Parts: sequence; structure tokens; C-alpha cells
Amino acid sequence: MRIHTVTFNPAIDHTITIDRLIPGEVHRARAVRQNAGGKGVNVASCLADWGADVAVHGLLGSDNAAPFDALFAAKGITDRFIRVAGSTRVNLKLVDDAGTTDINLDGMAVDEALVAKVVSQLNVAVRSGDLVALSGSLPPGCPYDVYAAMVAQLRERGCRVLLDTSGGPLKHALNAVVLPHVIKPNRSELAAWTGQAAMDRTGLLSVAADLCRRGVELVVISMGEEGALFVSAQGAVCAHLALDGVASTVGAGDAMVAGLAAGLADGLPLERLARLATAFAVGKLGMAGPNLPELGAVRALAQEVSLSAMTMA
Ligand SMILES: Nc1ncnc2c1ncn2[C@@H]1O[C@H](COP(=O)(O)OP(=O)(O)OP(=O)(O)O)[C@@H](O)[C@H]1O
Ligand SMILES: O=P(O)(O)OC[C@@]1(O)O[C@H](CO)[C@@H](O)[C@@H]1O
Repeated sequence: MRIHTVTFNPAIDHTITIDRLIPGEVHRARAVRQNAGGKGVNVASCLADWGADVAVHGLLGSDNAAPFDALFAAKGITDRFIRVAGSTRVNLKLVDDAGTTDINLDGMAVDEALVAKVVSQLNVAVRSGDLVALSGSLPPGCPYDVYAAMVAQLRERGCRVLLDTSGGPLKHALNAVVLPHVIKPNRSELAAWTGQAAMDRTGLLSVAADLCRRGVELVVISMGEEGALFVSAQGAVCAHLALDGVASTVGAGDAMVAGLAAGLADGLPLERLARLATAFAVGKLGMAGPNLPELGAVRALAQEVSLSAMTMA
């Protein structure tokens, strides 16, 4: 069984650490780093640290592909990205004591024929029983309903599909007849899908329960430092683990998706899945880039996660 990740809009994350972000002021950088990123790349990077067999798919600019080539080679990730003339976007992450401010660019414009090529290559590469994570925003030129179409095609091929996206692409995927097995929106992405500015836990739980009734097997709603809700036909739990010394919150949600994929690959029941996915996310928080600490540390974190059962309406 192989895990595939798809990233149509990868990014090089340029992280600048400053003392305190004050709009309109000149800031002096305390530290600067760059890493290959984009949601599906981060998912694959964490899964490779866990020892999973993982392949990455999508579109990558050939002018600045070096950090991606280095990451894939260093971690033994199978590289199925199609190289395209041009540059992958560079996203800015401004880190100060209050947290991280993300400035994400649109990404390289692509044409529909290239998107179709990624989809058909993936359809040939997957085997029944494989897991596929579809992650992130879509670049200009990419049809908003591409994830919805891919979910149907991949399920037809016997794959299990995890979706982590937002806005229009999430809307298309959740309004489709054939739904993903797993979704992992954060709370504001799910609230936006329902047309609300914000939602409390009761509201989130009720939307998740509706999605489960419609056929999504597992809805995971991440809530930053408040942890995450895991909702399936088996029940609902809130999982949380506090961490001192957060190095970077960038990609915590992707690490959580990686933990979900790893747990699903092992057939874990809901509570153990919630523990493992939370341990991946919190383990990543202590690392600068999209990386996990050593496996023993992740397993130890999983034991420390506190779980509380939630009642569904
Ligand atoms: N400050 C924090 N303290 C403890 N846990 C955290 C913190 N930030 C994130 N997490 C953990 O990581 C998970 C994912 O974080 P978050 O909800 O920020 O995801 P996200 O919005 O998808 O992030 P990204 O898009 O950067 O990957 C949370 O559900 C929680 O378990
Ligand atoms: O613009 P998108 O695709 O929604 O998010 C892109 C991004 O913020 O997601 C990752 C963190 O989750 C980063 O590596 C990357 O910069």
C-alpha cells in the first residue's frame, strides 16, 4: 500500500522571524529560512519521516525546483511532480511571539491540459487500497472542481481519499455526489463553507455529523491550540495536547493529515487515530520545517494526548 499526495499549488516557504510584527514599521529579521512546502509536500515529508512509502504528484516550476529535489532525495519520496516552465510561488511566513502571519501568493498560472495530465498520471499510478491526500489551494487556471472530479475517479479505483482544502474547491468537493473518505478543514474553513464567519464547537459538531450522514467517513476539524475534533460513525472526540516551545505552526495541519493517513493505513479505530494525528501535529510544532521528531517521541506524544468524548445531536 502506498500513500500519494497531490499538490497543484506547491510553495517555497520563506520564513522570517522578527521580534514583533507592527504594521507599517521597519523590522529587522532575527532569522530567515526557506523550505520546500505546499500542503501535499508537507504531508509527504512527515509521512516519509514516519517510514511510509509515499509518492508526490502535482505541478512544480522548473526554475526553482532545487529545494524540492533535495527534499525528495533526502527522504526517499517518489517524485511524480510534472515540471512546468516558470517558478513555484514563494510564500512568506512572518513569525513573532504572537504567532505566524502567512502571506500566500496565488501561484503560477497553469492550463487545464497540464492539470489533466497530473490527474491521468495519478490514475495510472494508484492501486486499489492506496491512500491519496489532495491538499491545498489551486493555482490560477486550475478548475475549481478538479478535486471533486478526482475524488470520484480515485474512489472508483478503490483508493481512500483525504481532502484538505478551502474555499471554492472545498465547496465543489462537499457539494458533489461522491464525497471524500476524510476531510480535514480547520474551523474557519468549515465555517466559511457553511457561510458563517465563525462557529462554536456545537455548530462544528453538528456540521461534521451531517457530513458523516452524507457519507464522509471521518471529519477532522483542526482548531489550532485548542486541538481538533474527530467525528465519524463511531462517535466524536476532541483531542488536545499542549506544547511549550512551538518552533513553527506552519504545516501543523499537514502533519495532522499525515498522521491521519498513517493511522488509516494501519486501520486504527477513532480514538487511536485521534491520538496519532494529534501527536504528528504537535510533534511537528517543535520542528522548524515540515518534519517530525524521531518516531519514539511521536509515539510518546500520542500517549499524552487528552481525549474527551463529545455527544452528537
Ligand atoms: N499552538 C498550538 N498548541 C498545541 N497544538 C497546536 C497548536 N497549533 C496547532 N496545534 C495542533 O495542530 C493541529 C493543526 O493546527 P491548525 O488547526 O492550525 O491547522 P491548519 O490551520 O490546517 O494549519 P496549516 O494550514 O498551517 O497546516 C491542531 O488541531 C492541534 O492539534
Ligand atoms: O495557499 P495554500 O495552498 O492554501 O497553503 C499554502 C501553505 O500555506 O500551506 C502550507 C502549510 O499548510 C505551507 O507550506 C504553504 O505555504
